[in-house]
Amino acid sequence: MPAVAGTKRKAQTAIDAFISPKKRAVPPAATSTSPSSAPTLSMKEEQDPHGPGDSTTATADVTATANVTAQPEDTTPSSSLSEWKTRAHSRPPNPKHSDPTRYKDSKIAEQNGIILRDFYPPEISNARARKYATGEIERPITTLERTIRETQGARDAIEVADNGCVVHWFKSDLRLRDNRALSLAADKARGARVPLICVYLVSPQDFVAHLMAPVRVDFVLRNLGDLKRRLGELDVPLYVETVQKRRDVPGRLVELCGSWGARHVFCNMEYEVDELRREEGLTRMCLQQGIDFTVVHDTCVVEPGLLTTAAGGQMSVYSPWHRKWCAWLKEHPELLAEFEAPGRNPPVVRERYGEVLETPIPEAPPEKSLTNEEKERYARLWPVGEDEAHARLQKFILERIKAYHTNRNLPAGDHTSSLSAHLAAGTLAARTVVREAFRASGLKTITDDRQNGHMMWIGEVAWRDFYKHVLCGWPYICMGVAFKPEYNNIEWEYDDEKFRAWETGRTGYPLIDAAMRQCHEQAYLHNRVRMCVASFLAKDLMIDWRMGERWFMEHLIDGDFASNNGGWGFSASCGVDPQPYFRIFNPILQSEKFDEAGDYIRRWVPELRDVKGKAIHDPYGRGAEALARLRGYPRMIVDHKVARERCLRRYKEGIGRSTA
Ligand SMILES: Cc1cc2nc3c(=O)[nH]c(=O)nc-3n(C[C@H](O)[C@H](O)[C@H](O)COP(=O)(O)OP(=O)(O)OC[C@H]3O[C@@H](n4cnc5c(N)ncnc54)[C@H](O)[C@@H]3O)c2cc1C
Repeated sequence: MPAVAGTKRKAQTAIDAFISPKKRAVPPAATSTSPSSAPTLSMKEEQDPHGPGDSTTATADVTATANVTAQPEDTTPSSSLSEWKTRAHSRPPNPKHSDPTRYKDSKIAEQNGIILRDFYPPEISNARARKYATGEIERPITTLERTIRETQGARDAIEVADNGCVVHWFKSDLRLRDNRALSLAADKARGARVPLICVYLVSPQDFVAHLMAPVRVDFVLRNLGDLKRRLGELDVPLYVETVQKRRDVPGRLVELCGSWGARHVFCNMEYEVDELRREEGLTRMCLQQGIDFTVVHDTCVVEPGLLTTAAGGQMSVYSPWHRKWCAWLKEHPELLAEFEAPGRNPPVVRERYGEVLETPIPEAPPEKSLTNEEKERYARLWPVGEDEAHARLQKFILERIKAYHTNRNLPAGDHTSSLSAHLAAGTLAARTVVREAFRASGLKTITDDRQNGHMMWIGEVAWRDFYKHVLCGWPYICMGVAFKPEYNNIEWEYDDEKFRAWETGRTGYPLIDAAMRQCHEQAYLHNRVRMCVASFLAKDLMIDWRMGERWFMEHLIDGDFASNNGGWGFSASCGVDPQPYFRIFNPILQSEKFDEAGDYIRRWVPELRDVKGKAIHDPYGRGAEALARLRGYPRMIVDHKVARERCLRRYKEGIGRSTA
C-alpha cells in the first residue's frame, strides 16, 4: 500500500490474519503499455459459467481472474415477490451445481427469489462454507492483498505519461473530503503536474444483482450530480457512463484510461466478494496494459483483518473485538487523521479533457427508476451532497449525541443521526464521523463506555466496521448461506400471504406494521424496529430470513450488504454474535417498552390514531376492537405464543440435524 503524506498507514499486517497457508509463485510482471481494445474479466475453468465472481448479495462461489470472459446475459429485474416466484429460468442446468460438496440443491432459494440464478450459482454447501472459514479455500481479500503485494514492484515502476492524467474511480465513496484513494490520486497528479480525472461507471446489472433499491440508485445519481458540480469548481472532470453488462465494467475502465493517457487509477476497496474479485482481476489486467491500479482501504475506521485474537485467529464476538478496536485507535490515532481533498486542476485540463467535463449524469435504468412523486418525496427527505451530510453530522453532535445512550432505542422522535444513507453512499467517511464525535466528547481516548452518549454512538459506527470485518473473514455469507452453517438446516416457511402481510404492514401487530409502513414511505427504519420486524418475519412467521434480507436491500436507502446481513443474522439468530435463538422478541412487549405512549404507531398506522392508552399496542386484545374493525385494521395473523413454540421446535430440530 502506498504511504499517505501526513498519515502513517500500515496495511500489510492487517491482512496477515486472512492469509491462507497456501502461497502462489509470483507471476512475471506484465509491461505492455496502452490498451488497444478493452479486456474483460473472466472465469477460471472451475468457475460458474453463469456469473463472474460478484456481488453484494447472494453471491456466487466463483473466482474471477484476468483474461477470460464469462457473465450472465439476461438480467431482467423483478421486484415483487410474485415476479420472483414466477420467473422462468431458461438456462440449461449446470451439472456442477448438483455437486453436493460444492452447492446445496437450491430450488427453494431459487424459486423464492433468494438466490438470483441469472447471476449466481446455488448457495454453497456447509462443508464448503467451512473451508472458507478455515482458510482452506483462499478468501477473496487474501487473494486481492496477495496480488497487490505481488504486483507492487511492477506497478511502482510505472511512470505518469507527460501528456496524461491520473484517474480516481468513484464507487461507494462519493465525496471529496477525507477520501483516501481520491487524495492519493490527487497527490500523484499534482506531483506529476498532470490533471486528475474522476470516473463513475453506472452498472445496471450490478444494481440488479446487488438488489440495490431504486431509492438508493436515485440517491447515488443525485449525489453524483452534486459531486460533479463540486469537482467542476476545481476544474476536475467527473465522467459518468452507463455500462450495460457488468462484465464490461473493468474493460471499459481500462479503455477509458487508455483513451485519456492515464497510467494510474486509484480506488477504495469494497469488501463484498464480487468487488474483491473484480479488483483482483483489475490489478492484473491493468498491469498487462501498463497501468498501475491501486486499491486501498478506506471505508472502515480500522480496516478488516487488523484485529485478531491473541493467537492470531479471527474474532467473531463484538464486545472483545470492540475493546480491541478502541485500543487500536488509542495506539494509532493517525487512523483518524483527515485525508486532504483535491485541489484545482492545471488549466491544461480544459484543452485536453473539455469534453469529459461536459458529460451529463445518466438517468436511472428503467428497472430501478422512481415515479416523479417518489423522486420529489425522497429528494425532500434525503437531500444529497457532502455538505448536507456534514451538516447532519454536526447537528446530531450538537443536539442529540449526548443523550444517545439513553434515547437511542426509541423509534419515535429524532434520537439517532440518520447518517446511514450517507455512510453507505460514501458522502461521509466513517473515519470523519468518529473523529468529529470523539473531538466533541472532550475525552482523551475512545472507550467502550456505554454510559457515555458519544462513546456509545462511536460504538455503533464500530458495528459497521465489525460487520465488514466479518464479511472479509467469512466471505461465504455472501453466497446465500448463514454465518452459522448449522442454522442452514432450519425448516422455513415460504408463505406468500404472510410475507405479503409483513411487507405491506398488515400483520395486526401495530409496531411491526408501523415500521413496515415507515419503510415504504421513507426507505429508512430505526434500528430497534429493524430488529423487531426481522425477528417477527424469521421467528413468528418462520419465513426464510433471506427473503427479508432481500426485501430490505430492495427498499432501504442505506442498504449495505454487510450491515444488513449482520442485522438479519442477529435477529434470526443465525448470524455472527447473534441473540440466542430462544430469545424471541414479543412484538407487543417491544412495543410497550420502546414506544410506550404509542406515538410511533399513531404516526404510521392512521387506522389506530384514535386508539387510546395501552390498547394501541394490541387493539383487538385490549378493548379497542370496535374502532380497529371500523377503520379496517387487521387482526393478528399469528398468535405469538403459538408461533414462539413452533419457532423453538424448528430451531432445535434444525440445529440438531447433520450439518453436512
Ligand atoms: C435487520 C437489520 C438490517 C439492517 N440493515 C442495514 C443496512 O442495510 N444498512 C445500514 O447501514 N445499517 C443497517 N442496519 C443497522 C442499523 O439499523 C442502521 O445502521 C441504523 O438504524 C441507521 O440509522 P442511523 O444512521 O440513525 O444510526 P445511528 O444510531 O445514528 O448510528 C450511526 C451509524 O452507525 C452505524 N450503525 C448503527 N447501528 C448499526 C448496526 N446495528 N449495524 C451496523 N452498523 C450500525 C450506521 O452506519 C449508522 O448510520 C440493520 C439493522 C438490522 C437489525
